[in-house]
Amino acid sequence: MPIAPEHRDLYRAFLDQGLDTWLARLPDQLARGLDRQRFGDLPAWEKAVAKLPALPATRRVDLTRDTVSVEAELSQSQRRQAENLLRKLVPWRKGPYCLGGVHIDTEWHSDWKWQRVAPHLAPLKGRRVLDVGGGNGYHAWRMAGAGAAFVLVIDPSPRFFWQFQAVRHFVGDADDHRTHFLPVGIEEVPERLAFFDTVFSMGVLYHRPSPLEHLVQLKETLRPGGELVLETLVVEGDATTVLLPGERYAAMPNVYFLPSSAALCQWLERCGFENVRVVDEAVTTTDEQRATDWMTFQSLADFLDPDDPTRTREGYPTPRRAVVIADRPG
Ligand SMILES: Nc1ncnc2c1ncn2[C@@H]1O[C@H](C[S@+](CC[C@H]([NH3+])C(=O)[O-])CC(=O)[O-])[C@@H](O)[C@H]1O
Repeated sequence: MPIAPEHRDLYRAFLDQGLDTWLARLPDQLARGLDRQRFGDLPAWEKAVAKLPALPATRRVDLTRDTVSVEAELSQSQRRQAENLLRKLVPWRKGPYCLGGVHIDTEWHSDWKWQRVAPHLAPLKGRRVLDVGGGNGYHAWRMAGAGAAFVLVIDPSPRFFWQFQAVRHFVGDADDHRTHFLPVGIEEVPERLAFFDTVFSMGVLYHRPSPLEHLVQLKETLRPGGELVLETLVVEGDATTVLLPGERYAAMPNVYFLPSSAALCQWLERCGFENVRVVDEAVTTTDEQRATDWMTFQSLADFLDPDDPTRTREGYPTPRRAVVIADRPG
């Protein structure tokens, strides 16, 4: 995507901060990341996105509402073609989207998470934002919709990369040239970047075997005075409570530390953050995460104890998530 003239300085600043080294390594990272083909057919995803129908110049992009939507006049056959191609990228987990009249009812109501987070943020207008583990980019579009100057999603999932590119096809370059996606993990981000005004890590910390290292990595991506928005699974308890589940938690194999929100605040303080505050804590419901026509595999309801919905099927407390905001000292 071309760099808009008004963003050249921003990119130059970004490059000065060490991204040039990162970008030099990018072709190799892309090859590694995109070749991984974790759950499917990478060439088919790429081809599906390339075959999406050309859109008329007049379209209405709305990144400010619960459903990220692009209205465009498509013929019936174009719309059917778009739907068939978008379905080649299933499962769609994060959304909802409405693209050229095709409603994508995703596994997650990611809009509900955004509603819990958005009121507590330092206003995003004009800010440089990083969304670590940003999935297919749903929240990134909402961040752009809230006026961010530059939004970068990093996520190593090749499927999510192509879902993002599909949405990008509909949004177009003219309506938004601020939102970008690099298919890399947090471990690929250059050290001490100190670039972003706001960094989000939502749904990632509990997947990290070294959570404190993750917090320090996040801190180093922020400029002094920047804001971290952390959302993760927590358990009830005081500052000494942390759950390390066995092999699986709610059927997920790669879950490590689930602190109480009080313990999480202490971790953040120990890692050098200040002004640490819990702004939301809620049990995840089976209305928020559920199987749909666009994600037909098992979902949360299948991962809970059928006789006791307050427990996972492994006997742990049911998923509960906290949003914590903290500042990198100025
Ligand atoms: N090393 C890594 N570095 C960065 N991302 C990673 C890494 N490993 C996995 N991921 C990515 O982290 C995301 C976790 S989902 C949260 C999505 C969104 N943020 C949400 O809040 O809805 C979890 C959930 O469903 O809540 C996935 O997209 C992974 O590919």
